Formats: sequence, structure tokens, C-alpha cells
Amino acid sequence: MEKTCTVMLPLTMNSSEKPQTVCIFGTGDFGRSLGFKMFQCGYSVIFGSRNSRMSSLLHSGAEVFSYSEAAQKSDIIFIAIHREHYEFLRELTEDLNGKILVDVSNNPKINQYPESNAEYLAQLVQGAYVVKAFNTISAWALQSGALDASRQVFVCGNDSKAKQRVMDIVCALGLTPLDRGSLKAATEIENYPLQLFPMWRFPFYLSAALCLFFFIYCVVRDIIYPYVIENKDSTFRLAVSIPNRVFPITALTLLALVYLPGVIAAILQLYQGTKYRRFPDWLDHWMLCRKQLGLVALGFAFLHAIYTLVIPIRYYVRWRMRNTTLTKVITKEDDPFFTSTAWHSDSYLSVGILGFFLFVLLGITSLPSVSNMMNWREFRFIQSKLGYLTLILCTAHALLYGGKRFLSPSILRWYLPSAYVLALIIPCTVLVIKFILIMPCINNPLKRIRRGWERDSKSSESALNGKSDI
Ligand SMILES: NC(=O)C1=CN([C@@H]2O[C@H](COP(=O)(O)OP(=O)(O)OC[C@H]3O[C@@H](n4cnc5c(N)ncnc54)[C@H](OP(=O)(O)O)[C@@H]3O)[C@@H](O)[C@H]2O)C=CC1
Ligand SMILES: [Cu+2]
Repeated sequence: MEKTCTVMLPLTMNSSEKPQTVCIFGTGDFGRSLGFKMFQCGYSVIFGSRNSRMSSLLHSGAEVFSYSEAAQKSDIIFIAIHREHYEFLRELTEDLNGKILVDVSNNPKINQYPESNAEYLAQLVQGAYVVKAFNTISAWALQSGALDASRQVFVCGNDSKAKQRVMDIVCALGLTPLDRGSLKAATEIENYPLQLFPMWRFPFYLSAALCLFFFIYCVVRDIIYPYVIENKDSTFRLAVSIPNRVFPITALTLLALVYLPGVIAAILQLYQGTKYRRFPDWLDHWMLCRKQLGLVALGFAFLHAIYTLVIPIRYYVRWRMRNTTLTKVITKEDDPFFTSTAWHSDSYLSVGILGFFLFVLLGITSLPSVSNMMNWREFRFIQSKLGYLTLILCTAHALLYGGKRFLSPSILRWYLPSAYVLALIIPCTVLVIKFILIMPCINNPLKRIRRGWERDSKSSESALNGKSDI
């Protein structure tokens, strides 16, 4: 296996060695931060600049030369200049011949130019070895000490020796190099820091749309309806009651939507009789952001748990309890204990708590630091088996909440059922389909398809014929 870090310590840790000289073109924010970091790590840093007077912003010990002079003093040069200003490098072709040029640049927009900045640099200075690196590290992170994700430095380049030299420097700065291959990968590396939560966009929009829909639905049923029919002001429900209805409904719907693409994919594979046909793009994208959907759902479940905790201290709830007790006292009415009601209430709470616990467990196991500790089978067990158990428990929680009132005509308001009834549609559909899919007569063909069997392909059939496990 190829080593990524050949040098784990700053090069001058060995005092007998002369510090390695690195050159940085550009004394802007990034050039200065990188220079200072390298200086701290024991490198001798020289800068190339349009103005070779020493700037007060540079660290002490730094030397500033003209671009041409600086280029001659080191065989590795970091180009901390914006792409628009690269043109002048063409004139330095001779000085830069055979040197390693590290392109650190980013663009303001994704795919702004037909070719990546690093490829453009390689075209401009043809005799140099261009390596793309450091563009995902901000000047601020270099100064303040990079943390976790920002420690990763994606590196790519066509010359493996040049790339290794750059990766050694990355290691010496206490950062983690990730080799992304040839310079063709530069476009992807340059687009990477420009993306704004690409995998989170769909879950956020979807959850916002669901929240809005359920919020309006609850407002119509719980505020506008009592006002129109009974002239009752229930607007106070906007603060706690309605959010505490909207959040669990959204959480349950989103959780079901995590498992819906899986069952759709299974149905498609069964229908097509092969796994070698591409899923539609929307399904692919949906499958890819299931983790984010699940985490957003967990966020809503947390909100539901917190809102539920405050129920006993709400004025409205305390008033209703006092009022009911007083009425019973005044009317001398008995308040019998119903074991069935106690069972119903306790089981509703219990499945809710267990469902929430498993939900949190699913969230924790989706964290990279935890999932990296599991093998594929353990991860699948948690995310699939425990995931479905969570969905079953949370759906049961909503079903028990409705109890006997579920779908009773008396709870309809303007023909609208309670919001939780709507929340049960997708989870119940997913669970019913999943139940059908795990029946042996359907599960066995599906398993065969997933192992490569194709219904229409005679060759695959004959190739697989005779295999005892199929
Ligand atoms: N700032 C950041 O956090 C990060 C920046 N980068 C990349 O690093 C590069 C430098 O960014 P940054 O330091 O922020 O930018 P600055 O604008 O602060 O610095 C750019 C430097 O380029 C030099 N330069 C050379 N020719 C020209 C010219 N014709 N016009 C203007 N400047 C010129 C200048 O240095 P001089 O005056 O010495 O000649 C200038 O200081 C960019 O490609 C950027 O995408 C990448 C990751 C993070
Ligand atoms: Cu609940």
C-alpha cells in the first residue's frame, strides 16, 4: 500500500539538516498564513511578490523577492494568487521549468471556467509539475489551528514524485493529505469548498415543506375551525400545542421517507428483474441523502421530546386539571379508574420512549467516528433492522395516540381528520410494503437479483445454474 506521509515531523526537527526552502507566490491573506504555518513547522520561507519590500504583515524571518528571483531560490512554489492574475506566470516559464507548482486557488463559482485552475496553470507553465492542494483549507484555519474536517487536504497531480513532496509538506504541517489521483480530479477538488451542504438541501427543503403543510393544516383544524364554529379563541395553541403536533408528525414522516426509497428500489429491481439497470436520478439522489433525512427527522423528534416535557407546566393544562377536579367535586361525580385506559396511556408513552431511544441510537451510529468502527454487516444491521424497529415503534406511538378515536367520524373537522392520521399514511405504507417484501416468495427472487441474477438474461441464468446457494 502506498504511504501518504513519508515525513511525519517538521523537516528541521533533525537539527543537523538544513531547513527546506519553500517559496510562496503572493503575500495576500493565504500566502501569509501558509508562510507563517510553514515557518512555525521549520521551513525556510521566501515570498515572491510584485512589491519586494518586506511587509509588516509577514512573519519575522520571511524574505521577499520579486517573483522571478524567488522562483529561482526554491524548487517548490505555492501559487497563492487568484487565477485571474496567473497570466504573468507565462513570462516566468524559464524560471519555473522543472519546479513543483502548488495550485491552492479557488473560484467564486462552481464550474466557472471550462478547465480547472490547476489544469490552466499547467497549460500556462508547461515545464512545471503542477499539484493541486490546500484549497480546502482556509487562511483562518491555518492561523487558528485546523480542526477535524478542515484538516483534510485533497491533493492531486500528474507527477507522483511532485505529489508526494507536497503530501510530505501537508503531513509536516499536521494536516491529513488525501490523494485524489491525477490533475483531472482538480475540478472536483476546486468545486468541493464551494458546495453549500449539497446533501442537506433536499432534506431541508422537504422538511420545511412538510412543516409548513402540517402547520397550516393544524391551524385550520385547531384554530380557524373553533373560531368559525364556536367563536372560540384558540390562538394560544400556536405556541406549544401546534408545534408539538407538527414536529412529531414531520419526524415520523421523514423517518418513513428514509426507508421509502429502499422499498421503491426493491420493487423496481423486482419489476425489471435485474439490478444492473440504473435507478432514476431522483431515486439515486434520494437514496444518497437518507442519512441527512434521518438526522433532520431526529432533530424534529428531539423537539417533540422537549415540547412534551413542558406540558405539565403549561397554564392551559394546569387550568384544565384544576377545572375538571373542581367540577367533579362540585357535582360530586366519581372519577373511576380504568385499567384499560392506564394500559393504553402507558403503552403509548413506553413505545414513544423506546422509539426515541432507538432513533437516537441510529443517529449516533450514523456519525462517521462511530460508523467507521463498525463493519458493513454491523452497520447494515443497525441502519436497517434497528431502523425498521424504530419506524415500527414510532408508528405504534402515533397509532396508540389516536387510540379508539382513530378515524372516528366525530374527530373530523370540515371533513379533515386529525393531523396525526395523515402522518401515519407514509409510515404504514412503507411498513406494509416492507412486510410483503420480506415474505419468502418475494424475498428470495429479490435476493437472487441482488446477487447478480437477471430474469431476461439467458447467459446469466446458465452461468448461475448449478450454483447451490442460488
Ligand atoms: N483566503 C483564503 O482563506 C483562501 C485562499 N485560497 C486561494 O489562495 C489564493 C490567494 O488568496 P488570498 O490570499 O485570499 O487573496 P489576496 O487577494 O489576499 O492575495 C492575492 C495575492 O496575489 C498576488 N498578486 C499577484 N498578481 C496580482 C495581481 N495582478 N493583482 C492582484 N494580486 C496579485 C498579490 O500578492 P503581492 O502583492 O505580494 O504580489 C496578492 O496579495 C487564491 O487563489 C485563493 O482562491 C485558497 C484557500 C483559502
Ligand atoms: Cu409523541
